[in-house]
Amino acid sequence: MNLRGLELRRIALPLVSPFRTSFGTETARDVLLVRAVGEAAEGWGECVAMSEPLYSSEHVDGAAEVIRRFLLPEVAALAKSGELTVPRLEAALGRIKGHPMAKAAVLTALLDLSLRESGTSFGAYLGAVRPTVPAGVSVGIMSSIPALLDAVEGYQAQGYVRIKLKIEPGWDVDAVRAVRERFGDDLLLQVDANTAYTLADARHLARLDPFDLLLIEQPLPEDDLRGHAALARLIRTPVCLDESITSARAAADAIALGATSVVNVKPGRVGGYLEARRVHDVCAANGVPVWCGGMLETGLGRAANVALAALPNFTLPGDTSASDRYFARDITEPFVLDGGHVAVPTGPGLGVTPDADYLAEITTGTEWLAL
Ligand SMILES: O=C(O)CCC(=O)N[C@@H](C(=O)O)c1ccccc1
Repeated sequence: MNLRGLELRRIALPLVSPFRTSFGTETARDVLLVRAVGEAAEGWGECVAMSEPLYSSEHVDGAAEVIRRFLLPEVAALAKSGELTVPRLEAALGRIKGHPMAKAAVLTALLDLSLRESGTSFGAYLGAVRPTVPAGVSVGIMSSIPALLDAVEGYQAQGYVRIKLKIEPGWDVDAVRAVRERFGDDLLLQVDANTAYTLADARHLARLDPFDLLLIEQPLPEDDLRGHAALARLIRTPVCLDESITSARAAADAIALGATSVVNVKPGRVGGYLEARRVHDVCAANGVPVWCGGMLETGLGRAANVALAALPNFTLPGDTSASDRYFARDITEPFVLDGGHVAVPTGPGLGVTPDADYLAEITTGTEWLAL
């Protein structure tokens, strides 16, 4: 891989509607993209860090600084020695503590570059086994139950095969009951608490048991594996972890402790797609199903996630929604729903390319990082 340098590009994309979770409300994405420029091709990585450190400890300005000051020198050193490969870079970045989303963006840009140069698709490289993946959709906390039911009805009409409801104390049992009563028992339904509860809420969370949910995602704080294991013994709804699963080892520990029986795989949270595949493999070895989480990605991150979601042990629909769930216009060819599924790109690398004119229009800053 002949790398000339990396470009950091910040873009601003409004969301089609506010997206409220237990930790805040998103109305627009402030996205950091990494472009890896080679001699004959370029690769893209999308950093999923948000503007503020509310989902995890990373935030987009901090990720740019970490890439600029600490990750770039590792890339440059390997490039200068002629030994730059993604596995070697992933190992070299291990000496930098934390910052998985920043690392994932750089590793993905370089992986995309090398795959475009070799003409290999992301799906083929990762081990995809299906040409399309079933699409779930994430529904934010709404202003009222009627508004929630309207939103769910709209998504169901579009063909989404699974509904995920964001919940928090005060917006949980009533919301789930209303959706169940309106849409019936066949609707694949799950909830996501984003760490909003404590073990003291176990009896309250057990009131979700009658609604036959696929899972309850990250009910307790990300560092409370013991609490999740205790909760899993007190409720019938399967416990799924998101924020807690920061690596394949963390997944193995959570499974061994009985803290999780389903895992949300998010490449940005674990430091990239190679580690995301390791999480997939560890879960498969333990008979734990996984699904692909989302971080409101543009078509670039969405393409990588859809390819990942086509691996064998991704047996539950992921948050791999169509582009128009979040964006009036995506920066790449939009992902569309077809029979409740989205197609895995087959072109080299990510298989999608940003529209240069639109990208220029929404760019709020660029920075060239020479090696
Ligand atoms: O469809 C998507 O991309 C979003 C899925 C989703 O709900 N993501 C949640 C999450 O906690 O999993 C999230 C929302 C906002 C910011 C970060 C994460």
